[in-house]
Amino acid sequence: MMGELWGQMGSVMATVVFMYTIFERFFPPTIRDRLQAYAQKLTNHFNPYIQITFPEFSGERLKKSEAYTAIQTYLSANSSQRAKKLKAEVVKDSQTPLVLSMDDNEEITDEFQGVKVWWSANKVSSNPQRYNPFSYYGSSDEKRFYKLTFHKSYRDIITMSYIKHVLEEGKEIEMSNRQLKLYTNNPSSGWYGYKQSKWSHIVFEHPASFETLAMDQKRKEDILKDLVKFKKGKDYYAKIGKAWKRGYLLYGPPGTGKSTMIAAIAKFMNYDVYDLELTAVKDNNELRKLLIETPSKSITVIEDIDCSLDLTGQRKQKKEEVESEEPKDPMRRNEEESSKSSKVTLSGLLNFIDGIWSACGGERIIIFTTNYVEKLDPALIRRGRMDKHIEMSYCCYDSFKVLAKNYLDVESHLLFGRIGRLLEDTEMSPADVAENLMPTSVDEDVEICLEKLIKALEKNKEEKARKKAEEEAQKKLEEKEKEESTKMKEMSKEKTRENVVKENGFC
Ligand SMILES: Nc1ncnc2c1ncn2[C@@H]1O[C@H](COP(=O)(O)OP(=O)(O)OP(=O)(O)O)[C@@H](O)[C@H]1O
Ligand SMILES: [Mg+2]
Repeated sequence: MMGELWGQMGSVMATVVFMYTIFERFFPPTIRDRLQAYAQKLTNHFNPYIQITFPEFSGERLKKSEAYTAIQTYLSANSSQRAKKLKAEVVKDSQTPLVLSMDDNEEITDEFQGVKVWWSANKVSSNPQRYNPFSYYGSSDEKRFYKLTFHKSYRDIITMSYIKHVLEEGKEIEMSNRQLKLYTNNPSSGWYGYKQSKWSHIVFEHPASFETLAMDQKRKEDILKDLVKFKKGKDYYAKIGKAWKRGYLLYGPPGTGKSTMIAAIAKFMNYDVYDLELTAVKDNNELRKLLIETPSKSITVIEDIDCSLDLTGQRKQKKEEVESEEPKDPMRRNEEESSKSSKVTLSGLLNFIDGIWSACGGERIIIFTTNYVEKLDPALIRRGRMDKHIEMSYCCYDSFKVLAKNYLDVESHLLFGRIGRLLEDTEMSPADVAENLMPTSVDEDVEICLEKLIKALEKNKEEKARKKAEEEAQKKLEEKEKEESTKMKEMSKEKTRENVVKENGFC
């Protein structure tokens, strides 16, 4: 029986091949094309399945299609395990060095809202014989594409929801897999020429995160909630008619974790950081050009905004007054000197934060940091521009506990109580506390490090008390001087009056 069946099948196939050869040989191309079109129509009529193809390269300039990449990522993450033939590729800028995706001519299934669909990876060679030395995409003109097949009764679900879901999820996975980058602006003299760009970058591998960030627990949770709300706020921002961006002002003394917080935010949000060095920006026009090049899902940072540039003439004057009083850090002086050639103005900066350009792309965060919040122009930091003002303060007990966990791997100790009490009376930055907690040799155990911190805190407390006493003495001295000067003035007035009386000879 089986032998007979195979025999019949063999003869049917031989007939089909024979007919096809006759068709290819004796029919002119125009008739052949027309017949093929009719045959296609006929099969379409009876075939209940719809196919959609997604080519790898699209558009006139043969740009790699974003949809193709998103589908590849989606399928790699969701269904590639089911494929029998896999292809391993090194993907640039990804955290996972090797990405597995299904190989050419493989097919896998996926399910969405109970609907089954088929995905296949395909490759066609338009002219395999022709060698094209100039082809960037391969020696023979190979074209890759994904083919999605589904039953025609699910057309609406697939075209309206499923494809959107695949693309969105693919992009989301791409974003979470990629390596974060830290960008900094190039001086405008290097903006032109082959491959020059306004920003240059390195891979951003800062070890800080919100878990290791030392600050008051409640305030930390507040910030996290704020960030989550922002991330999920696309529809909300659209509803209220506001650009989808948020400004944070981080202020506080040196070493309290402002820069660390920026790294933690970048990691939490999975956004690239654009560290804008304002002193290298020539004018407002350049500032706008730089801004246009920052994409969505990014954090633009201006550190030490108070010394990046003189925003108003008035402030410059004030600064010069302060300068004459106290000696300047040479690094800061350098920055200020170079800022004199920068013509970025306050209005340019305000335009940068909330002008019409800043709304492009959406989902952006702008962060300013400063050690002296009181020096900033109120227009710059008013709510709406800098939506959230975050004070990074001296080390509190909550912060100490995080640092002790980070540096010594301890969550409680007999000495913690004493340290907690000392922290209430001292002003020590988390950076200084961390420095004291860090073991400097293998012999230093937890207790030695905590004792080291206690000593430093006691010294800090004494210094604080000494400073306070000095300040009070100075205040008293000033008051006394003031009193004496008023007394002298009054005495001299009295004397003048007496002289007048004497000269005029009457009272
Ligand atoms: N809140 C903190 N949590 C964890 N580590 C911190 C914190 N603050 C400071 N540190 C530690 O101290 C170092 C310096 O902190 P950071 O650079 O973030 O301070 P900053 O506030 O930006 O200072 P500056 O005002 O001088 O720029 C960090 O590398 C980090 O190790
Ligand atoms: Mg800093």
